[in-house]
Amino acid sequence: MSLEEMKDLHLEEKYLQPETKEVNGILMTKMISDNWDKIWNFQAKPDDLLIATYAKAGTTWTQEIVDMIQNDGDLQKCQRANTFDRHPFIEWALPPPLSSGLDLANKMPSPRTLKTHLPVQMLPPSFWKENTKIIYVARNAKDCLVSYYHFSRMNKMVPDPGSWEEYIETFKAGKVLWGSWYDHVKGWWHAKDQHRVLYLFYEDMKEDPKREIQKILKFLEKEVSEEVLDKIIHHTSFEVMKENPMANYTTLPTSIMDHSISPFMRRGMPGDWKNYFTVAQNEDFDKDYERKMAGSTLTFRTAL
Ligand SMILES: Nc1ncnc2c1ncn2[C@@H]1O[C@H](COP(=O)(O)OS(=O)(=O)O)[C@@H](OP(=O)(O)O)[C@H]1O
Repeated sequence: MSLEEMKDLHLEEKYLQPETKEVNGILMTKMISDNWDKIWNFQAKPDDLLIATYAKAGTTWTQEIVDMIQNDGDLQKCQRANTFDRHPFIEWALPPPLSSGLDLANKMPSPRTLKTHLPVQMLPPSFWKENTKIIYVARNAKDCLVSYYHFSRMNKMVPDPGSWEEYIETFKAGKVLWGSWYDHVKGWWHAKDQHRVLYLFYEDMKEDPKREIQKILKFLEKEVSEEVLDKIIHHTSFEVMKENPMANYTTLPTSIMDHSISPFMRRGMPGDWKNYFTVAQNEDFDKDYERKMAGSTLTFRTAL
């Protein structure tokens, strides 16, 4: 769809604040649930690259880094389309005239870079069979929660979050789209040892983007000059991406994403949760967190 057409797009009411339905115990939109057989049977290819994340963990950021690497730092090429058209979001099912992730992916020539928020047990099995490379990005729970809360207020294609107090409980219970944060990060953490998964952390990317981009380069078996590397670091900084219409979701009509409620590129800072959690909410969250993460070797540097 052209950018002009996109501006005039009006989705039918029924697709805004959508109905939800569980698939294998995980909350999804009804459209994803209705299309689940097709999604589960998606055919991955050995030269695909999959970017997998829990929602709001740094997906778009990683997409931009990967695209810049794949295009040797050519800015113009990376401006060819919106992130969501450059990298099909495999399970995201939408009504026409919008393109669903599967349609986009099936039309796209190889090598493809794809996006998913699916928990590991729900990844279409062809990804494992084809031994596709996967970059997983994890972000600490509280910042994910804060980001997801604001996103759910501004994005009319996901359920309304309710009040801040209500949302903390909804998140802890995993009753948000794509399910429990705790199960998601742990599930993928476990999978990384058995498959070609590069497991990255949002907080590490923020601390030292150069070091983390170099990890991605190694994983993709790519090399770039020092000059291109600097260009990638600059172009994928929060400040630059916030102003990039091909990455900041501002090309969508406000009836779908209303950036005046909260911008998609909102804060981009680890530890922003401290501006939202009360002392009591924080203590309560931490107790629950310890229980849910007990026994896992996975730790987050700024989680607690
Ligand atoms: N370049 C860069 N640097 C740092 N942080 C960045 C960057 N790009 C996006 N972001 C922040 O990532 C959050 C959005 O996450 P996702 O892209 O995973 O969202 S989505 O699940 O794909 O909708 C959202 O986080 P919050 O600001 O905390 O809400 C974005 O601001």
